Amino acid sequence: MTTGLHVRDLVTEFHSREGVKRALHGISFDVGANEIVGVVGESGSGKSTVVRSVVKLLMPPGRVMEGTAEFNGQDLIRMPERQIRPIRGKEIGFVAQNPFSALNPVVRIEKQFSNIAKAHGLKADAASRGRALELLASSGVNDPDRVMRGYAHELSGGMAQRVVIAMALYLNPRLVIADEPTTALDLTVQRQVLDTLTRLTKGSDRSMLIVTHDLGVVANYCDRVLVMYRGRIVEQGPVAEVFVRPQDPYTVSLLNSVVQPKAAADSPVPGPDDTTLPTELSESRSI
Ligand SMILES: Nc1ncnc2c1ncn2[C@@H]1O[C@H](COP(=O)(O)OP(=O)(O)OP(=O)(O)O)[C@@H](O)[C@H]1O
Repeated sequence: MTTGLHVRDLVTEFHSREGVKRALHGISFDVGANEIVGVVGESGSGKSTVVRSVVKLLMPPGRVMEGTAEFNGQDLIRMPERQIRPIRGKEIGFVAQNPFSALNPVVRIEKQFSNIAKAHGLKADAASRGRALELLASSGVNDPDRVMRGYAHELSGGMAQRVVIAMALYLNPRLVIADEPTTALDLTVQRQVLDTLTRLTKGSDRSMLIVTHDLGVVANYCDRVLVMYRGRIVEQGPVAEVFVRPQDPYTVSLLNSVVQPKAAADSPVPGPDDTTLPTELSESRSI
């Protein structure tokens, strides 16, 4: 059985009265064991459609027309909803853009954790409560006990997303998929939340597929990057290679959009063995 996620020839379309819009034109990539893979590209390039197609959380009128997404030897695309539901949460943790859409406003956070456990046939006991508290604390929630007893509306956006991250990791999934997990947050907390998410993923025998506008996040945390343009992956590879010696003209313009001309001129031109990332990319920069 192959570990990780293996996506092949994914074609996704949106069908409406106005016609058919093909959003993905045959996408193929892998997320290996313990790997963090970033997905970048301008708005509308298809980043969210890729991750939502893979975990079957694509909203109508979106439809996967062709392709496979093999995870632990099984094709997620062909799976009926009742078969994929137990995989989502237990084996694949999903972190969406807006934390409040993932939290139930009328159920205490504590109960939402125990509901996750029960939905997967696990006991909601003191040990699982302890694990939730631990995860909340390591996600940067200051008073986990108080948060557990409260409701989502009592939380700031940053705290709510930390709670969602703790929930996504609660059942110890091997793969975490995050769709621009900080878009809805204030700039000041975006980086902290991304730090938390990647820290909890790295070194824990997990892999992650993360959509982000922040090329600094990719430079700092990702092993590999997929560059998307108009529904296609125009370039993919190790971050150090793609960011230092981009091959595709779109990747070049994407990188130029964050690397200021003056800074670029001051930097040494990378030679064949120089895989140092441009310093501009080790800071938080958005596209
Ligand atoms: N409900 C929909 N109906 C029709 N077309 C859609 C729908 N949702 C997305 N699309 C189209 O699919 C393409 C990919 O959209 P997607 O949201 O995946 O891009 P994205 O790269 O994630 O953008 P962003 O960074 O703005 O979230 C776009 O051209 C978009 O217009």
